[in-house]
Amino acid sequence: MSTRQDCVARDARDALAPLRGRFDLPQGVIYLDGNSLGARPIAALDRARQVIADEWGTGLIRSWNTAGWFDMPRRLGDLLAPLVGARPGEVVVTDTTSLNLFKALAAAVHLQAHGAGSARRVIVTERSNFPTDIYMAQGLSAWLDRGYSVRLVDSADEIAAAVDADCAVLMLTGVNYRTGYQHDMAALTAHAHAQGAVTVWDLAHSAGAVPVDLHAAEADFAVGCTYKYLNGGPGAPAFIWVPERHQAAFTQPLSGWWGHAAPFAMAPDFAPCSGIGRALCGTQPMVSLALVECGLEVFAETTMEAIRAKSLALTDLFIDLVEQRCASHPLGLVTPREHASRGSQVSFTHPHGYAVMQALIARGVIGDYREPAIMRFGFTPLYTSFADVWDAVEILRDILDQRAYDVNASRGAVT
Ligand SMILES: Cc1ncc(COP(=O)(O)O)c(C=O)c1O
Ligand SMILES: Nc1ccccc1C(=O)C[C@H](N)C(=O)O
Repeated sequence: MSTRQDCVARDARDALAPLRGRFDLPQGVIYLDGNSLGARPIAALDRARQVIADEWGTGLIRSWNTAGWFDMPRRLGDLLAPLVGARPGEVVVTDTTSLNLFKALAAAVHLQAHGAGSARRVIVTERSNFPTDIYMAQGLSAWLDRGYSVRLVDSADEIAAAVDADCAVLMLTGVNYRTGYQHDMAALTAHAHAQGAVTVWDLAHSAGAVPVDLHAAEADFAVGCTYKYLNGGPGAPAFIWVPERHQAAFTQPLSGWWGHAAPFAMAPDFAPCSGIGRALCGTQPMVSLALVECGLEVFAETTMEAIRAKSLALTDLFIDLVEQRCASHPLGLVTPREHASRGSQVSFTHPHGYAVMQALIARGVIGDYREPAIMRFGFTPLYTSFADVWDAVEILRDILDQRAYDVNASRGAVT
């Protein structure tokens, strides 16, 4: 059985430990919610000051050219690309994940309808997917008004059968936001292709959390967040990946001027840009977009393999300690024990999950709560230590042993 000293010793041996110094985390906080909002890179404050004071304040309109503003979605996309197995010129950082899902789904439907099985009208996804993914698919289907519908499956085991001769698109989230279950992207993509369907992957809980190789998986389209594991900042623009092999056929209905081949030709007709630029729509929030680089540059100092090894060690330790030290309490593990099926979070149910989470937060252990009864703990190897895991479990044990939680705790808009 581990001790706190063992954890401290592991931290001393941990090659990633120094990277914690790249983040500003408040004293007395153990932050286990980087799967929802990543911590702040120290560099972000100076970068924000530079964008606001120098680039905006002094540079003014000139900064679209002189500060690289106009090219920033592409430049950041190229920096992000290696983290998900994409190539230069295949990713842009832009818009929100929801909007990028809409574009990717529209492109996938179009690609599929112009391929072999044009009569297919079903978008398959999971009922347990993050709601915005389902809502965007429902919204697009209704808007198309061509008989498209969304088919929701209830478990990962049912996906293969649901991708049948009617299925146009298989849209999945690589790591489930609630359970931390990780799909086998390569196997499901291969199955979808064998059935004649196109795939759209949401990497919100994968990018920066687990190694992803979009090309090896032969995926078709992907989107994801930068404000979670990539530490881009609250509401930071998301990303969309369109592999080179699909770019010529990639067509999406949000045909704004940033996706035009020559935006400043100011032509009255839309002509899409030839490459990944056609996934853009309109003007981006430059202050927010610029900060994404501060999160990405930390990843340049390590590898996703090193991050994954530590992530699994942290989540294994958390699961073991909770099961040993909180054994008398009604906690249920909903995250897979098998490494291959686990993302970088651990979720436990507790009948008073919301109240227990509020008590944890009050004592500086920040995780979050998702219906039904799920306490969610995100593990971010860039700034979470083994001693953090020990301390978080001790505080959880104490709260449970003392029943030091208020079952009538009032709920904020965000849980
Ligand atoms: C799987 C998944 N997709 C999308 C989103 C968010 O999309 P958006 O940034 O558009 O709110 C989240 C989290 O908010 C998510 O967990
Ligand atoms: N964007 C947010 C805004 C406010 C509160 C939470 C979020 C999240 O990102 C939630 C996250 N996607 C989740 O996995 O639950």
